[in-house]
Amino acid sequence: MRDVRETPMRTLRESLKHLSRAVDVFAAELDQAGYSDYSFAPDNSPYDLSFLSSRGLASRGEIITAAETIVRLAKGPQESLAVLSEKSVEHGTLQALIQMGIPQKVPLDGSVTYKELAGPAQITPELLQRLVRLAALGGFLLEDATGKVRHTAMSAVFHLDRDVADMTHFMCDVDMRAGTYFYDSIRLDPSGKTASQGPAALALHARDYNNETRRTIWEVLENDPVQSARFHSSMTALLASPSHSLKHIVDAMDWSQFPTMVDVGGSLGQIALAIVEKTPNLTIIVQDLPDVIKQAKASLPSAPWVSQITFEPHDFFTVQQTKAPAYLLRQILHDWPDEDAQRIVKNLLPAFETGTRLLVADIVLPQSGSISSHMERVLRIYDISMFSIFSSTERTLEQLRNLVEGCDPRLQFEGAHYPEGSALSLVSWIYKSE
Ligand SMILES: C[S@@+](CC[C@H](N)C(=O)[O-])C[C@H]1O[C@@H](n2cnc3c(N)ncnc32)[C@H](O)[C@@H]1O
Repeated sequence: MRDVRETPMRTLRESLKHLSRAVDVFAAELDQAGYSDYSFAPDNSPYDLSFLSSRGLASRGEIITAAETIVRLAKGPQESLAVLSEKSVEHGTLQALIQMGIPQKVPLDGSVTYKELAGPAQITPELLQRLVRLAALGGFLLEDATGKVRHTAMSAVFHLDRDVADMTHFMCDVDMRAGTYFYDSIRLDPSGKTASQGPAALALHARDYNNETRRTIWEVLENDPVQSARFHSSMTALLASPSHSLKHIVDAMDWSQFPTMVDVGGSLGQIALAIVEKTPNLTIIVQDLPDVIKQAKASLPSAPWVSQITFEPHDFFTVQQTKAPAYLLRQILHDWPDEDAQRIVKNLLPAFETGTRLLVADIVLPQSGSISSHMERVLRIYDISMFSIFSSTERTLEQLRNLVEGCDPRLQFEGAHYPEGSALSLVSWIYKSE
């Protein structure tokens, strides 16, 4: 177990010592990568931090935890609560700038006046300037010496990465709005398991949330192609974060042991593409809802290993028709409360025979205090996001095993693999029919 003094309860001086040691490791890796002047000034920043070694990543987690502890201690207990108001003001500011499309309207390598930006965004130049000046203090956009607006490395991402831009829009439209409906949702459903009464469902129908026709997030996505495209771009964007990097799943097992595999709910095929690129003998059948499969086919890259992938529309709440020696459910079961998650597993079983593998890649919640504070916080934030958006949950290994093995005793637990630095674990079962 982690010593409680090691993390949020550390003293100011202890936190500073941890911070200083972690900064040395982190900075040495940045130096090696050619970023000795690392800052958010556009030329001083790498695009992402995926080059960090596992030691570098651990030091990054330590920096975040120590720095946040220091900030809390510097504010004091009473003022630390004022953060509720401060964060909502800062988040509201970023949300408004993003939803008005301001980052895309600022040229990547130039500057623009407030007046030029304000007209098309339908805001007065004065209010826009107030918003930008606050956002700039958090590293998002900046006002240069001539009073014009320019990019920082963080705001420039809107020009450089369409997937991250889409993900950020999705967060502004769904996650951030849902975050203010936790209490209302709990009043309606104390278990947090009813999607039509979940925070996201309430937020998306804010004006009329007692109305029985309220839709779940999945129904919203089914009927809104823009949000659906943004949701799937978010899945791609997430893969750039060290905790969700594709290398974790690619290296998690020897995929060449299977000639074929079905990636159930495989989105645009992002995971399948990464696995087949490193596994020339493997064919992956990516299944998802019909509209997603259309989107996936339209967005395929031109790489030789694309021929190892086929796409198939399939609703995972119906019986699986495609036979294969392995089925992957990556970030699927965590989207659904237990009863629905069991329906998904049970619908696979008619296709299973002795030796078939069920592979579940999901967050496995740790015992409190058993892993680094930083990683535990990442996992617990995902857990509460699952409540917020899907009225579902991340699970402990025991909960996941009870869920899967409760579907059919012939599903026998094989093991759980926790790749270092990965938020997701890979848990496997083998089907033994006699
Ligand atoms: C959280 S995403 C995970 C995507 C991908 N497996 C990954 O790990 O990035 C959930 C996926 O389930 C798909 N999905 C939702 N409902 C479905 C259904 N009834 N049948 C098949 N796929 C569905 C969504 O379209 C989405 O691609």
